[in-house]
This record gives sequence, structure tokens and C-alpha cells, in this order.
Amino acid sequence: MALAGIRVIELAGLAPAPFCGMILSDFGAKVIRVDRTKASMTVDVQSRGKQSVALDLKKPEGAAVLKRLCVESDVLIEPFRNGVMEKLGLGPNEILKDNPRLIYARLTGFGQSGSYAKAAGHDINYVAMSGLLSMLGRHNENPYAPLNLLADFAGGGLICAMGIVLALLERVKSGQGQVIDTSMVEGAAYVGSFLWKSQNLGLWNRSRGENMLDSGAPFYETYKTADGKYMAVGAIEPQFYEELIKGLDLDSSQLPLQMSFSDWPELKRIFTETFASKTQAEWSKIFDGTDACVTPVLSLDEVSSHPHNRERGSFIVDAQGDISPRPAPLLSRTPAMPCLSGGPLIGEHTDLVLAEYGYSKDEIAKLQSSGIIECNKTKSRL
Ligand SMILES: C[C@H](CCC[C@H](C)C(=O)SCCNC(=O)CCNC(=O)[C@H](O)C(C)(C)COP(=O)(O)OP(=O)(O)OC[C@H]1O[C@@H](n2cnc3c(N)ncnc32)[C@H](O)[C@@H]1OP(=O)(O)O)[C@H]1CC[C@H]2[C@@H]3[C@H](O)C[C@@H]4C[C@H](O)CC[C@]4(C)[C@H]3C[C@H](O)[C@]12C
Repeated sequence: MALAGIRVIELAGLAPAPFCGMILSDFGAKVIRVDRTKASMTVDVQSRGKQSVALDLKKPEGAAVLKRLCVESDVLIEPFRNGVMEKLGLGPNEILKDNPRLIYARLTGFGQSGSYAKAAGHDINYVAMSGLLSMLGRHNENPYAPLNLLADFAGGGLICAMGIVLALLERVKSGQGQVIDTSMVEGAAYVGSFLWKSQNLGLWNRSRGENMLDSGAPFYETYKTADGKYMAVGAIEPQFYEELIKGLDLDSSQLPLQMSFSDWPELKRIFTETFASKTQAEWSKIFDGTDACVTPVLSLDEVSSHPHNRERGSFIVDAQGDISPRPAPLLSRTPAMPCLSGGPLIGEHTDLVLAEYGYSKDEIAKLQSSGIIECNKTKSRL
């Protein structure tokens, strides 16, 4: 796998850092998640393939263990607010001193500087600060956050993983590590670059929810079907729009022009009425194999059995029978091979990992008896 041989230490976080760690693990890195001691259960649902070490970083001996792990590792991912790592004596200056080749990846909402750097926040706040949230939502409604996808995952975990891979690549030339400052505000904004760059194309001249791609246009919308499901329509270009009209069995000479903004509400009404006349399966049969850009809106339960996704093996089933997306993208020679057994229990690999990093049995026993580390004796699943 592409990242085989890369050792990653991931300090346990909420959602973005676990995603970043999972990407690296899926593509072959060995990822060790550092959990808190005295934690009953982990909330990391993106932990496949990872190992877990339970370590009390608030104790100097615990911080020393992390430092030692970092000496022999390639990447550290830390998901805390600005200043937390420094307070623990684990800031980049201290850590990189002992291992200048380390990639020290910081993944926060507001970044390492600026007046919000130390503020708490969640995805919705970061998307709001990126400018993107102001553009999301239907006409005459409040801005709407699209789950926690844009900042936590697209602008956060994924962008951080890209930064890590770039830094690893650069290290081949320079032999040097570096600090990565991932701000989810900036990551989300960057993902949305098109919105800034397309201002002059007239795509966003109207108010929120009245533009072509923000639910204003009848040909870029979802419609309810007779069985209470939905179809997604993305028939932008005239030749594809024509196919849409044909599939709906409408007469284009009786309809307003596609790009007549003032007629969009009326056109939407007609499409709504038409889509409501058949089931999702019936519409899929009509539109499959055409260029109308019409697809069923599939639920998470339905995606893996859709013929197209099934043919490509786009979803995987783990040992528990749970379905999830196969890692993307597909690399032709060195594809990701996600671990199909469940994620680790907290502290499941503490003694194993410490031994691998050169700790003697005695040292491990001492750390354990003083509560610096915890070892979960449950049989390893990895
Ligand atoms: C599913 C929910 C998650 C939703 C995601 C949400 C929408 C997001 O947006 S996630 C993105 C959040 N933002 C960031 O990550 C940006 C960077 N980070 C931060 O800004 C902050 O970390 C913070 C704001 C997110 C949290 O601030 P906090 O004050 O808590 O932490 P920090 O200031 O960063 O400091 C960390 C302190 O911890 C110490 N530490 C760290 N590691 C160790 C260690 N190993 N040993 C010792 N000490 C350690 C560190 O030193 C710092 O100490 P100080 O403060 O003294 O400096 C889920 C969200 C909540 C979940 C639910 C909840 O957990 C309750 C239940 C738990 C149960 O187990 C399962 C069910 C729950 C209901 C659970 C369910 C879900 O998982 C959640 C809803």
C-alpha cells in the first residue's frame, strides 16, 4: 500500500482527526491512537486498522512516553485547541527537537493564530466563518449546514491528510519534517474556491436559494416520487435538459425556456407534479441509460446494492457485517486495503506498542502501576 512503513501517532479527537487517521491507515500507514486513561469507551467510529495506547498526557511521565513514541514516528496528528500541546510540554518545538523528520500535523477549527485560535467551535461555526454557510440553504430560509461534512471532513480531516502526504513527499528531498497548521475554516473555504472564482460567471448573482446550483433552478433539484422517495436532477446543459424533458414526457414547446429565471417557480411546479406521478423505480427505469442526468436519491441502506455501485465494489462489508464506503480514490497498483475487523478498544495495544518502541517489560509495568498507561487485556483484534 502507498503508505506502508509510515508510523502515525494520532491523539484522540472528535471527528476530523479520526478521519485523517483513518485515511492514512486505509492507505497502509500504521496508526496508533493515543487515548486518555480512565475513559470508559471511545467515540471514534473511524478507527478501523488503528491501534490504541491509553496514556495520561497530563502527567510528565505520560508526556515523556508520547515524546519517545514521536522520536520513532513519521507523523503526529493533534486535534486540540491552540496552546493545549504547549501546556503539556509537547509543542512542536519540543517534539521536533528530538525528531526533526517528524510531520507535526495540527488540526483545528480556527488555526494556530488569530483572535479565534483558542475558541471552542464545531463544524457549523467553521463553515460559517469560511463564507460557505451564507450560500447554503433554500430561498427565504436560514442558512443550512450540510451535516458536518464541509469543515470536519472535507476542509479538515481530508485537507490535513493531504498536507501530511505532501509533507512526507517533500521530506524525501529535504530530509526535514515540518508543522502543518490545518484550519477547518480555511480548509472549507479552499474546498469552495470555485465559489469565489466563479463570481463573474453570473452563477451567484441572485439571492440564496435562487441560483442555478443552490436549489433555485428546476433542472438542478430533487423531486419526490409517488412512493415517497426522491430523484435528483442535474440537467444543466441544453442537450441534457432536452433528455430530461423527453424522459418526463413533456412537450418543450409548451414549457417556458430553461434559462428564464422568472419562470423557474412555474417550471418547478410542473416537474414536481410530473415526478409525483411515478415511483422512484419507474423513473430510474426511464432515465437509466440516458444523458438526462437524473438519478435516484439513495439512502445509506440502498447504495451498496445499486447495480452501478455493486459492479464497482464501491462499498465494503466489515467483519461485523456493517457496510461503509471503500477508501477513495482507487490506486491501480497500490490500492487501499482497509482493515475489516473492528477498531481497537481503549488501551488494547498499549503494552504491544510500547514494547515495539523499545520499552522493557519492567518499564511498562512501572508505567502501568503508576497509572500513566492503561493496558486493556482483551485479546487483540488487529
Ligand atoms: C459525534 C459528536 C462529534 C460531532 C462532531 C462535531 C460536529 C465537530 O464539529 S468535531 C470538530 C470539533 N472541533 C475541533 O476538533 C477543533 C479543534 N479542537 C477544539 O477546538 C477543541 O478540542 C474542542 C472545542 C473540540 C473541544 O474542547 P475541549 O475543551 O474539550 O478540549 P481542548 O481544549 O482541545 O483540550 C483537550 C484537553 O484534554 C486533555 N487531553 C487530551 N488527551 C489527553 C490524554 N491522553 N491524557 C490526558 N489529558 C488529555 C488536554 O490536555 C486538554 O486539557 P486542558 O483542557 O486541561 O488543557 C460527539 C461529540 C460529543 C459526543 C458525545 C459525548 O462524548 C457524550 C457521550 C459519550 C459516550 O461515551 C458516547 C455517547 C456520547 C453522547 C457522545 C456521542 C458522540 O460521539 C458525540 C455527540
